[in-house]
Amino acid sequence: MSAPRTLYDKIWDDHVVSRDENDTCLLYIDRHLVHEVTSPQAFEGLRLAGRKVRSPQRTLAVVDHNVPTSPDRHLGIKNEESRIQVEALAENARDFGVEYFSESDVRQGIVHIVGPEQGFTLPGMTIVCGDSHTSTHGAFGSLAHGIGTSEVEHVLATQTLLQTKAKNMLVRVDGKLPAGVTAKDVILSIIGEIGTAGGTGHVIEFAGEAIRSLSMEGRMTVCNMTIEGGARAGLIAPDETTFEYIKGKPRAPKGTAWDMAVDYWKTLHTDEGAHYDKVVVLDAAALPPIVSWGSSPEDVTTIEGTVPDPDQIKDENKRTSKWRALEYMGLTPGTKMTDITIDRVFIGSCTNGRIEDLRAAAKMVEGKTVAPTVSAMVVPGSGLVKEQAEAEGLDRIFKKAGFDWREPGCSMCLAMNDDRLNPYERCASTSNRNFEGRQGSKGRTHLVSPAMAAAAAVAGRFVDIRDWK
Ligand SMILES: CC(C)[C@H](C(=O)O)[C@@H](O)C(=O)O
Ligand code: SF4
Repeated sequence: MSAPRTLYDKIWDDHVVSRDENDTCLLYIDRHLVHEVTSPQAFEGLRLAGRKVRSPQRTLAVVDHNVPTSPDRHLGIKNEESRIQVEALAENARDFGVEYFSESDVRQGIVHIVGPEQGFTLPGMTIVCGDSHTSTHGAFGSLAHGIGTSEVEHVLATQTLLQTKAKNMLVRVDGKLPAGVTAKDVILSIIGEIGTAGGTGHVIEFAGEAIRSLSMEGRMTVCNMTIEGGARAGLIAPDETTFEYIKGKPRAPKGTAWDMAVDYWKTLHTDEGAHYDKVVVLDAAALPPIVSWGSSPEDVTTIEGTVPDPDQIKDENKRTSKWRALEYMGLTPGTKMTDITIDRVFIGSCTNGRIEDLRAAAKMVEGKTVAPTVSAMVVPGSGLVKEQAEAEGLDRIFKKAGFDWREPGCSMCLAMNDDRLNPYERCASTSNRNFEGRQGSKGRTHLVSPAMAAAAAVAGRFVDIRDWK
């Protein structure tokens, strides 16, 4: 009998084409997502070498980072650099025969929201994209990770990638999540616990009752941020929740192909007794709503907490860096999180721009008004999310409360388009990174869940949503 294997081992084994004496493997790549930021040189490389895209049908291109989110975006992109990137992708997709969703296509959106929505992302697959948050797709039990531009070119040309195998890590979240505590709080807690280097060299499998009970949207939020914990990829074994989500999606298998696929997908779980190199266990019942206070996703605390005092940290380098973070954030140790007032709210991104996120946010603001000191925006992750939200009347709830309702894209998750913070503005954001300048030069980002962001928009400061009425 063969040795018990983890989910990661199984997907890896199924995709190895060849292995050299140093254990570097050539992996077959099932799906390649392409966006405008990391692909121009890759296509140019193919052109110069006179090569074609090896499997256009396994490749899908969409614009997201640079597209304006204002209602008049059909008028074009003013910023020249952004416009050139977007035009280049349109042209490259046309020249190389790759399917392309332009900013006027209802299927357009953030690449990591579009893949699952189209049924392009499926369990057991290897999925790559020139983007670090490709880990999102691991929510389907697929091995998904970001690659660099030269690797994008390699995959376009050969549909393979050179990789060495990572180690196996298990993060188990036992028990049930309390009300008001979401997938975002789970992953922020995990990163707070393991640190931004905690997953280095590993692929993390998330398991346990709290993970199993999450919707696909929640699982995507968790896997999305795996990369912020330093891991190569995140994985969740597929189950009925996964199959239910995929069924009927445009590119999902149909008829007997569906039955065969589900039979295979059911084998995609870690065998009893398989070995993990590292194991971390969290108790869901003990998890609170989380707010980040610094300039790294590991700088988190509970909404009931206070801004920490870096002087309590023994390691000198760490102490200095956390002081710097507080200075950048304009915060003083000991300040209650619920006393921190905010100027802006951003609900969106590939972490929390899906329909369930918008529902959770809308629920908090229904019949309420955005504080006069706050400017708040909701940016659906894709045209289809936007359409669904409008069918449910969520746009009306947001607009009535005073939120801006935008067109899909990466938006204020990163300052690559018109949506950005002004210097020193403080933002409650549902995105995944709070690095210095991430949302605009000198901007101050606090990472939170959609419900926390929505409540903060109304209150003008962070509030414990467990007491929200
Ligand atoms: C622009 C892109 C390459 C980048 C990434 O790789 O993640 C972006 O999506 C981000 O979130 O910082
Ligand atoms: S939404 Fe943010 S994290 Fe996601 S792909 Fe766009 S820029 Fe990167």
